[in-house]
Amino acid sequence: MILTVTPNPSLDRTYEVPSLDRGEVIRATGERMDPGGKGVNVSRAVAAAGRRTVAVLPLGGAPGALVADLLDAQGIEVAPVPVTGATRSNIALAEADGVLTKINAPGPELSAEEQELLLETVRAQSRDADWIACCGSLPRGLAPAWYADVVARAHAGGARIALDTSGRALLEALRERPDVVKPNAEELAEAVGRPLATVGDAVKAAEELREMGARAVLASLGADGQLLVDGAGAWFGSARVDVVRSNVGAGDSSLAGFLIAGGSGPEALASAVAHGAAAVQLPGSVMPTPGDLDLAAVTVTADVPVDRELSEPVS
Ligand SMILES: Nc1ncnc2c1ncn2[C@@H]1O[C@H](COP(=O)(O)OP(=O)(O)O)[C@@H](O)[C@H]1O
Ligand SMILES: O=P(O)(O)OC[C@H]1O[C@](O)(COP(=O)(O)O)[C@@H](O)[C@@H]1O
Repeated sequence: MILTVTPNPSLDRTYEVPSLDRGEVIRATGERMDPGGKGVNVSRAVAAAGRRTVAVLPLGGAPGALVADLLDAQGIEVAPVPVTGATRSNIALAEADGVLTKINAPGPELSAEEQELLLETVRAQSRDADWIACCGSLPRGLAPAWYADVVARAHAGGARIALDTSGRALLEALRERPDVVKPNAEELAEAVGRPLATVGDAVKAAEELREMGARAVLASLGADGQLLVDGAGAWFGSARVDVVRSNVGAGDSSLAGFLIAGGSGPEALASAVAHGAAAVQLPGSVMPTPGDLDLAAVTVTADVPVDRELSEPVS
């Protein structure tokens, strides 16, 4: 079973607009609503693959009830933590030329009792979890070391931990040796405090994260593909994608693909790349089913193209 923990879930609202004109009334040409938050998306992708998953998340107010209904409609098993504050709504503005602008709200502040209940729910649900995926930003109220605590508890209980977060929450958790961390290029650059211009820069940064404690680093590099660096070496994976429809949740889909395929080594990397490539070809944050995957389009090599320049370098 793959347990996901999303301390700050969201109701994702996407508006399709012709273009963004600041200060004007913009009439949307389409809208959609998805249950969101990085761990929620991982659960949606794991469930889409026909595998068992449980999603732990605080839910509050009318948006929280809507997130619960949307997840129920998708057949996702949820272990909810009722909270007083309303679950946030995150807004994505999708322009006709493909540019996506996202506004991520801070979310509710969790009280001391709610924090305790969240930890207790994670503990109770961890019993039959092979993997625990801890994903996304931390809501106000949770200390930056919160994920570090969850990693330590999970390891004590025998589960493996995948962590997808950024900033201090990521750096603090590294000392507890998460089994895999999944930064994107910006998060990787921020973690090491250096710009990334080439795939080789990303390899060095991933190695540094391993020195800081991560056992493996699955770095997603947008259109350039993905990098896996672990104790056995480094691999680079990429896939051909003709038309990108939406990259929302592509990283979450990749992490799900990695875990579904065992959570280590080049075969899991190939699955991660296939899931990322399939996700960007689907609308909004729709997660791929096995029929959407094209493993034949994926290339994985230990001959990492270190000199290749990133198509979107991080300065
Ligand atoms: N423009 C794109 N073209 C092809 N594949 C993409 C594109 N954007 C993302 N992907 C795939 O999805 C994965 C995750 O995307 P990325 O943007 O790196 O993560 P995140 O969503 O966490 O920011 C990439 O590693 C890649 O496999
Ligand atoms: O917790 P954060 O970092 O604010 O991110 C939450 C957002 O990330 C998502 O999980 C999508 O992920 P990406 O933005 O990485 O594609 C949305 O569902 C959600 O709105």
